[in-house]
Amino acid sequence: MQQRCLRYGLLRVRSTYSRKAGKQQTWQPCCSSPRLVSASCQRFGKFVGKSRCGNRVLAEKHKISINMDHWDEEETTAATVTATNSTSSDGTERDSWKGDRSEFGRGRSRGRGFRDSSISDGDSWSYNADGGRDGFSGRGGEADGAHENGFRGRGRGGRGRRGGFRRDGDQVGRGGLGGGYRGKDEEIFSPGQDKGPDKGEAASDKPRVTYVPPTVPDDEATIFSHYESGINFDKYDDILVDVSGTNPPMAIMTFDEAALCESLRNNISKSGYVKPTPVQKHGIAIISAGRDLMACAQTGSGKTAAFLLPILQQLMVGGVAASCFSETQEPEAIIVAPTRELINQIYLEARKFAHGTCVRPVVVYGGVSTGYQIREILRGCNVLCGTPGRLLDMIGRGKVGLSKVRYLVLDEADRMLDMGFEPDMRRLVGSPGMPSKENRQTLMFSATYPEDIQRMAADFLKADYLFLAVGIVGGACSDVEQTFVQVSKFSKREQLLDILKTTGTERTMVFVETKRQADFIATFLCQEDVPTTSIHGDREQRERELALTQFRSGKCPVLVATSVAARGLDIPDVQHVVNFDLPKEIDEYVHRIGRTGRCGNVGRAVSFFDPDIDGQMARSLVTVLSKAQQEVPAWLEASAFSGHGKSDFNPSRKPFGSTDSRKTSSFRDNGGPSQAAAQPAADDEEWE
Ligand SMILES: Nc1ncnc2c1ncn2[C@@H]1O[C@H](COP(=O)(O)OP(=O)(O)OP(=O)(O)O)[C@@H](O)[C@H]1O
Repeated sequence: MQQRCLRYGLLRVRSTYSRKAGKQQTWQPCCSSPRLVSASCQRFGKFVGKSRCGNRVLAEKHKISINMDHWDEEETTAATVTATNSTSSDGTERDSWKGDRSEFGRGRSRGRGFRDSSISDGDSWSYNADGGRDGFSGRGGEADGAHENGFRGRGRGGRGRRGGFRRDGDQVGRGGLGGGYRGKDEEIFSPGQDKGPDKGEAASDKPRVTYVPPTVPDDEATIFSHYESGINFDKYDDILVDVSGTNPPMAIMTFDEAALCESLRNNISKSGYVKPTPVQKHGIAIISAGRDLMACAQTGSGKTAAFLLPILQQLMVGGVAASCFSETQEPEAIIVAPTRELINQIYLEARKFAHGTCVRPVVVYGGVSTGYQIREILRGCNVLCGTPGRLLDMIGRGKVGLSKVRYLVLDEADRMLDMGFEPDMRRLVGSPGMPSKENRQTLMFSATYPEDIQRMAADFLKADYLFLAVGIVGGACSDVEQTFVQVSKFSKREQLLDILKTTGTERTMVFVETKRQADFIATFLCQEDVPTTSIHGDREQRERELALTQFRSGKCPVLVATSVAARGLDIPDVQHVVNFDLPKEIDEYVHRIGRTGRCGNVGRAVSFFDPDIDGQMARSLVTVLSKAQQEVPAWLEASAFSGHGKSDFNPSRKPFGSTDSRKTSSFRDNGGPSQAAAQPAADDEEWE
């Protein structure tokens, strides 16, 4: 069928619905129009695209509406398209494209909507060897997940094409390889459609998220599957621990001393836990004593069990009512974490430790059908794990009441209180029914605590909270061997390939700065026959979960990730982390390399250091390396103490001080808890 678009001329709509590839449509101009337009539509009419000349097709601006009522019934059908009015501005578009900066220069964006249905595994974003050959179908439509929860006005449009990034003329992006470099300013939705429980999810014109995650098996082998602690597990006992605050309780030395109920003891032993880690020894005692806690311990040292075990124990001692159906559930504990995968992991840990008890944990996070999650909540909920947006949405819908909340846990607390999530956290504690901080226990855990965040955290905690520091606050895990390679941005890919050739099938996480870079590198590696998958905030939730599954199983031993995977993820046998792009914040670096070397196992991290770009990180990196007693390359030290690095090195932030910020003069001078602005997230990632 054909329709006329006032801006682009005659468009021909081609329906490419396929059961495997999903419901897709592309719009192309008739014949030889130079303004090739492709757009994609994901089920309910939201679509974007990008023309060859860089102009976007924007559903709202062009008021293109489509009627796809019959898509569910027919394999191929012509949709009704009407195109009226054209108001988009070339100037704006071009300006935003000029803003793109990358080693690859400006390239073409990819279109999920142009997904090639010949991609056989049903997951066109799986960059395994086959996927790589097929190229990566791009993205154009909204990712359901990103759209529903966490989409912050960043669009994705354009074309995907079989073959990924070909290097010939037309497909080469300006200034380098093509491959779908997407403009940072490629917003397609207005700020009013930003995420948020009260705006994002409720917006009626957004595609409904229908994804329901696969049921997690509930046999004991699956529930209690775990990896072995490593040779350095016993070294945890040597780490210095500092508990500050008044009257801290004595730490427990063994799980027996925690006087846990029998079910919990059984579950601990089935999980392979023999003795508690330091954060567990102190954390369990402090939480059981009813104290608020801000705990800092290195990555992979068991913080999750440190809060879950005492909470579950106290709930059972307190005779928590077994969950039963109710239109509004009143959980006793709420746990929040910044990313979907992390909160799901915490939920699975809660489910493991609560196995065989009457305590029912439930998880809610974006990118998954809200209806499905509501049904899960209504079946009963004692411990509710959630990402902030979805959690607030459930509260706003009246499905979750807060009056019985006894425990509020912020995992990755420094992230939860930085500028990205702080408003949500304030909204959560200010929600109707939420007990005041005096009437609940608030628990915060992280491996990093910048001082300004500590100050802000105090707003959420009782005045006599305890600060637990295991080792160096903000320090890197000492079981990770850190190496730095000086590179120029143009040699990074070859260096990466060399590294991956030596690591073979060992599991490796490659961190990059942007989502488009993640796509690009994943595609590049697949083309080089390295089975690779990727995870970032632009991928649909099902794709994110599939990527993790394939990485965990070893089907794709290389995972290219943005910061969305930097925190908390506990994936067995990750032997290597590669920082293809160094992050802008030192804390982010510490979390990233902490994906390896967990639970007493050793790991390796290799970071590419581009002096032109990463100079500002040099001092912080030298500090991290020194505190972890690792060799500091002479060139890095030289860079740190040359002109570079001044801007980022902010002694007042004291990211490495192994102290409670209440002890520092700046805290006292400010009169205690403050509203000091926290650092924003250092990336353009959609976290939730
Ligand atoms: N006492 C223990 N004995 C054996 N294994 C443990 C013990 N405590 C935790 N683990 C295991 O160690 C791994 C890391 O734990 P966890 O994910 O809680 O670390 P974390 O400190 O939260 O890390 P991160 O800072 O990266 O979030 C998990 O696989 C967990 O099951």
